[in-house]
Amino acid sequence: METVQLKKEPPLGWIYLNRPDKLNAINEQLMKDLRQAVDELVADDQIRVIIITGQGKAFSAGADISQFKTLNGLTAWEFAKKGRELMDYIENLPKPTIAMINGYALGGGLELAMACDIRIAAEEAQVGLPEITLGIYPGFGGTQRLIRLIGKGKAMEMMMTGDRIPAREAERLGLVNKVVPLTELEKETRNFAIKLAEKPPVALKLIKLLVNQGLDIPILAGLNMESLGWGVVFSTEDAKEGVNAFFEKRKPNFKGS
Ligand SMILES: CCCCC/C=C/C(=O)SCCNC(=O)CCNC(=O)[C@H](O)C(C)(C)COP(=O)(O)OP(=O)(O)OC[C@H]1O[C@@H](n2cnc3c(N)ncnc32)[C@H](O)[C@@H]1OP(=O)(O)O
Repeated sequence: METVQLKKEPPLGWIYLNRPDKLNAINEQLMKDLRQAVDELVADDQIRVIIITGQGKAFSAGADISQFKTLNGLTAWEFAKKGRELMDYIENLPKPTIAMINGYALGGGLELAMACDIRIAAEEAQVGLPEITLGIYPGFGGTQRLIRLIGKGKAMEMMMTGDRIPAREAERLGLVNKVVPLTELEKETRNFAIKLAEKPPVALKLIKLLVNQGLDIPILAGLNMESLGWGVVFSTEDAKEGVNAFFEKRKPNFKGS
């Protein structure tokens, strides 16, 4: 893959956006490569958690602005839709995802991070949706995901001003889960990812489905889905293992069945 690197370190799968000289700006090729990398990790049963990060000083500085010059209304719509559908796809992957924000996460870059389940950022990182400064607005799902993550007031402020905010402020707002010094970022992310990888995969998959879909449906429908899903999760071997391990006073060994 031209613009993305893949590293398998079972149970973890790492995806590196790899256009460091362009701060990992997201062009058509990167979208294609990212989808391919994600699919490869999803298909690999040994991989339980997917981590997305950037090479160089940025996670990603957003959609590739140089592509904008050649877009017209129709092709811009197609590009935005393609990007947005990729983010939707990532959000709904059956495995947990972590965005390891090593530097700038701006525009489409922050939209990608928001499509992940967990965001861990370096203290030195900055995040924002600066599209407004280009005369546009977020188009990879950011208008919808940001309000759900941090609420309407602050989301409006971030989108309307386009201001970048430091990682600590993002943590305070609930936009990132954890902030650590850059030197500790990889270690802390790996530890967090391992913690998730030790959890039962079917239960994790159902939590993702319930939370992601639950935000968009009436509460009673969400509660009914939760009860139905509970029947599924309860019938897994991992649920038996979890209960047995509790009574046997040992650490459970979840297999994903
Ligand atoms: C069509 C549908 C899209 C819908 C949704 C998404 C929209 C977007 O994401 S729009 C893009 C939003 N992002 C931005 O506006 C950020 C743009 N970048 C910057 O403001 C700065 O690069 C910076 C503050 C992030 C970093 O500044 P600095 O450290 O001074 O680094 P440089 O500006 O010199 O950048 C190095 C190199 O990278 C190129 N570059 C940076 N960002 C982008 C980008 N988003 N697209 C394309 N290229 C980018 C920059 O032009 C430099 O290239 P060279 O000049 O060739 O070295």
